[in-house]
Amino acid sequence: MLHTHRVAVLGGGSFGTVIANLIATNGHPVCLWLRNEQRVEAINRDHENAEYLPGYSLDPHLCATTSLEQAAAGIDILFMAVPSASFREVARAVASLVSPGTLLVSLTKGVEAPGFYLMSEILEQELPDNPRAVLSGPNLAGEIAAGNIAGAVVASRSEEINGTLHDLLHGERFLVYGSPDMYGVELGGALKNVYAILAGLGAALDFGENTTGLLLTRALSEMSRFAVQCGANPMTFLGLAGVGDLFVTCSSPLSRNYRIGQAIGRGQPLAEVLAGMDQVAEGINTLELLKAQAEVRGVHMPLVNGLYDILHHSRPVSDLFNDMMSREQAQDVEFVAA
Ligand SMILES: NC(=O)C1=CN([C@@H]2O[C@H](COP(=O)(O)OP(=O)(O)OC[C@H]3O[C@@H](n4cnc5c(N)ncnc54)[C@H](OP(=O)(O)O)[C@@H]3O)[C@@H](O)[C@H]2O)C=CC1
Ligand SMILES: O=C(CO)COP(=O)(O)O
Repeated sequence: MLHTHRVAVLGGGSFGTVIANLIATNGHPVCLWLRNEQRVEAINRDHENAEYLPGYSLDPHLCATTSLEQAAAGIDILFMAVPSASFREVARAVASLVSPGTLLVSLTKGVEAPGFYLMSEILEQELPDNPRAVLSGPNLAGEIAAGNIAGAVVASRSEEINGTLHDLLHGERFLVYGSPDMYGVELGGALKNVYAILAGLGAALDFGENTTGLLLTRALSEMSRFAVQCGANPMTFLGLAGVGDLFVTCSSPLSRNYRIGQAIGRGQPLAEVLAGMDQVAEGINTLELLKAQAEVRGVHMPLVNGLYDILHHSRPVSDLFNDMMSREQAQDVEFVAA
């Protein structure tokens, strides 16, 4: 028999909406919190979030509100789907409205600037008494909305929490796997955005398949090396939140980060590309923070440094490969080597 949860999703952009709708379709009442009154009215009237997912029908179990109090009332699971730049502000606003037993789940794939905090760490700081989890993986919102089969990984320190989230989200077209490595899963989702920009750039410049394969594999090594230094399990990067998400975002024009790379590769200035974006692309911000954090931690990240120089110092793309084989990185798969 279905155990019914009461759920709120904070952030009514493309991913918040699609995850809220998956849960509603599974029979759980879901409240989607947005800050735009007209959009809330339109969602409740038309069962469609026309700005972010036009043509995608929303289940009647899903209602929208601009009231955080109403969204949080009586819930046992809360999903956070606002961009990382707004994450702490929203977490702080909801902190006094949820009970200590409410499970908090981050869907956000980004990093907070001062401190290099991941979203689960912000949740720990702002709502220390609540259990936490994250969801990540190759999950382009538009494809899930189109009904294509997708898989995600939920990660927390408790098998019971992972099981609860599996039962809440799993369906015929959305497969849910579990992991105990919350930090690694979350880091994988945030870091791959940076390499998606690089892949988009390579696509625009017609790098060719060999070069693309090289870049993707070295990107995996580089992000895993960094994550291992931060305490993540290297094996996590062979899973959905690592290889899975890296592959998808590094090969699809549906990825906003990939599209930024493509535009830059076609010669558009970064400032102009960013000014034209109407949805969040976390990778540009993450690139800067990652470069600084890698320097602090002494992790060799030639692709991150190379991309940063291309974007911010107008270095030619051909320079990207200059520093790739220096020091101990001449070994393949060095991040799991004993
Ligand atoms: N889209 C995707 O395919 C996937 C996205 N993600 C991650 O999910 C997170 C959210 O992305 P996504 O849904 O795509 O982003 P979108 O750009 O589609 O939407 C962002 C949403 O957040 C809202 N928002 C922004 N700031 C605030 C704030 N201060 N208070 C309240 N609401 C706010 C926006 O509101 P408004 O409309 O009023 O501006 C909008 O509804 C990102 O970290 C992204 O990396 C993860 C997996 C897949
Ligand atoms: O994380 C994503 C797919 O898994 C979405 O990527 P973008 O934010 O680049 O669109």
